[in-house]
Amino acid sequence: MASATAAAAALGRIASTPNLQAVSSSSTSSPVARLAIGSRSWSASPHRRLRSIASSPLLEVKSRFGLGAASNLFASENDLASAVAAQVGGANNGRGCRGVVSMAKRSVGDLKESDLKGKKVFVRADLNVPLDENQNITDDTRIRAAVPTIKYLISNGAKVILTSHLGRPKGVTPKYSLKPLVPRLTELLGVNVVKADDCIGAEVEKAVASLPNGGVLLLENVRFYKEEEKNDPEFAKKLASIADLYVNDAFGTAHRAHASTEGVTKYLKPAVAGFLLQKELDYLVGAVSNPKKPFAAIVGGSKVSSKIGVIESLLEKVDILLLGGGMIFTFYKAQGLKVGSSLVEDDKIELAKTLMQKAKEKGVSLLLPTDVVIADKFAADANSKVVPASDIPDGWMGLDIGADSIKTFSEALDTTKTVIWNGPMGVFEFDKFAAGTESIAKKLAELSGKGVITIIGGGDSVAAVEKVGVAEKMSHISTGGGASLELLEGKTLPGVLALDEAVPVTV
Ligand SMILES: Nc1ncnc2c1ncn2[C@@H]1O[C@H](COP(=O)(O)OP(=O)(O)O)[C@@H](O)[C@H]1O
Ligand SMILES: O=C(OP(=O)(O)O)[C@H](O)COP(=O)(O)O
Repeated sequence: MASATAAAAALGRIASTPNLQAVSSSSTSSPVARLAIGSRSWSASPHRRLRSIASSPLLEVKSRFGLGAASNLFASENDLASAVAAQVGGANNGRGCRGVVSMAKRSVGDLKESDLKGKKVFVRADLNVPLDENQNITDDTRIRAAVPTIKYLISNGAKVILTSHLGRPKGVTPKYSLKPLVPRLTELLGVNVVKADDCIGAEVEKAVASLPNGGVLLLENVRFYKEEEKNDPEFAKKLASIADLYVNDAFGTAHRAHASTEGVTKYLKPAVAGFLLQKELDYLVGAVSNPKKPFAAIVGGSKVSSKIGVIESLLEKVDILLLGGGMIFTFYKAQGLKVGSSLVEDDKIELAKTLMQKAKEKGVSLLLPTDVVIADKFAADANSKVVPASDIPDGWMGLDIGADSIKTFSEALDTTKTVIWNGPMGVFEFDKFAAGTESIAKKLAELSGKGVITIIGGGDSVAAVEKVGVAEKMSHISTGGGASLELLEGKTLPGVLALDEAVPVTV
């Protein structure tokens, strides 16, 4: 099992690993894990002849390694390749089988000192970390996960221009500035990170011009410009104009076709994958494309409209679907229940009805909490009480799942072999509403110890698991919630698709 520490160590080692391409040389007709993530993204061939990646919308992965094999610690290129296959082995229920894995996207590890020294490298990371009201970072997982790629670049003499979004600002919003990240980045990278007050324009150009080899310049929140999310070509061109080449390591944002994740690749070559992006795909593709069953998904959090659509596809894959967090009130309302002032997306009510019907038809256990913890205001010191889901009074809002629901969810999870979790069960940032999230985190940690594959995705979900102190027990901590769910859906991740193809490796 990968622990957060082991994962960090592994990432560090990947950073010194030159390549992530060939895996093994045997061929056979063993179990195949398939996941459609786009016609150009990934492929593996069981034969010496490589298949045409472009002509196949499917990813095929074969592995000859058992689940318990090399885990996440990579000492050499071959070990790395073996470990990738070992992780994919999880998808084959640990059965020994033979085959190959070949990555079809060019990696930052393919770039050597001669490619990087003195070059300005535009690195898109996902540094969208949770901050408290005093702008303190409450969970730095995403920053730590971005470090190996940046360290690799600086150790090869590149000038790193680091870019990210934070939150969902509408225009320039000081509370979404990336400034609070500078001390932690400086500490983790061991170089003095310089911060620009913008992400384009003359000031940025000046800062780039004075960047030494091995230096790091952090640009201001790229979402301060609405053009970022619109994937505006002129904006992408401006971002690209300050750099020579592009590295995308923002797995958490790979499901967004934005200017800094997709648009810039049209103007910067090479455009390659960072180590984190690779690692996430290696694990997730393997673990969820052919999961050990029963397979459960837990979906919560507050991004209802982003995630409710995913449920339709999840119903095709999972045996059990547990819903919590802000997601549930749209479903309650769809059942004709009163939800007080809880978070609801009225335009998704019809979809919620359809999803409940579809779950029935498919025989999927869709479980909604039967009781909720309600509050008279959205605050840490709100008055609170537990009520049946059918009994939320006007003026009160549901901020956590209740004790009965925790028990039912835990019993359902006891029957599973693979669980993917995205989105907290409640507003865990407030102690009064943290019990649901913390209980589920502990339950998954317990199940991990019994051999269940547990995958946690999403900035806040990971923060919750870290808060409880059980992150190390999980099989995989993913830096992307929405991204990992979309991957599971079989959707193309535009941030991956846009990257350069790897030079095919015959195996
Ligand atoms: N019932 C609820 N009402 C409002 N917000 C909620 C509720 N339950 C959870 N949340 C909030 O959801 C947020 C996380 O949502 P989301 O971004 O979708 O998760 P992730 O970052 O793990 O993908 C947390 O900040 C949490 O406070
Ligand atoms: O936090 C993120 O996604 P997640 O909450 O689904 O893990 C990413 O930074 C993407 O953010 P977005 O959903 O505002 O595009």
